[in-house]
Amino acid sequence: MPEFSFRPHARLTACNIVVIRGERLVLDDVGFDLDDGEALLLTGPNGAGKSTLLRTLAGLRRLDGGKIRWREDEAPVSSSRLAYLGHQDALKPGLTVAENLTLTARLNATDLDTALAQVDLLPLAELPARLLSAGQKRRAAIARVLLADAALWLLDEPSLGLDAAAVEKLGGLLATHRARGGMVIATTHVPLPLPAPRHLALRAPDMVPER
Ligand SMILES: Nc1ncnc2c1ncn2[C@@H]1O[C@H](COP(=O)(O)OP(=O)(O)OP(=O)(O)O)[C@@H](O)[C@H]1O
Repeated sequence: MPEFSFRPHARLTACNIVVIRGERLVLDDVGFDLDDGEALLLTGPNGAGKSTLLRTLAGLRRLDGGKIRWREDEAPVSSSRLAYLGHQDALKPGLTVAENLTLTARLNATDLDTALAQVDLLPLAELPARLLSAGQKRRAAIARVLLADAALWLLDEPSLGLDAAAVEKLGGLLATHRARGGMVIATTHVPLPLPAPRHLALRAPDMVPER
C-alpha cells in the first residue's frame, strides 16, 4: 500500500466548541476525540449544525468558544493537514475535469490520473466540468480530496448524488484512508460505507440566550 506523505497524528481533540450564527446558538459545548484511523459520523436533523461544525473544523469560519487541536503538539488544525468536501463541488464549469484538479495535484505532488481512475473519471478527464452529471461532479470533488493527501478528511454528505457503485467505491477509498492512519469526519442523512464510526449526534439549534 503506498505511503502517505503526511505524518499521521495520533489524536484530534475538539472541546467546548461554541458557534453562533445570526441569532442562533448552533453549536453549544460540542466536543470529541478522534484517533488516527478513526471515523466520526455527524448526525442530527436539518439545521443541527453538522455543516457548521465541518466548516469550523476546516477553518472556514471562526469559533465563538472552545478549541480544536492536535493533541500531540497542541497545533491548530491547519489547511495543509485537511481536505474538505462541502455541499458544493467547487468545480469551475468552463475548465476540464483535469484542469479543475491540476492545482491540487501540483501543490501536493500527487498523481492526477491515479486519483481520476480511483473515482472512475479518467475517461472524462478532458470534458468541461459543466457537462458532468451531478454524480460525476461529486466524484470529481472526491478526487480532489484524494489529491490533497491530507490526514483529516472533512466530508459533508459525501455520497450525495452517487449511484450504488460509486458509493461502494467511496467505501473502499474511506477504508484505505483509514488503514493508512487517516481520519474521517463526515455528515450524512443516509447510511455511509463507513464501518465502526464514532457518533456525534447534534440537536436542533436553540436561540442565543439573553445575556
Ligand atoms: N449565514 C448564516 N447566518 C445565520 N444563520 C445561519 C447561517 N448559515 C446557517 N445558519 C443556521 O445555522 C444552523 C445550522 O446550519 P447547518 O447548515 O450547519 O445545519 P446542518 O445540520 O448541516 O443541516 P442540514 O442537515 O440541513 O444540512 C441552521 O439553523 C441555519 O439556519
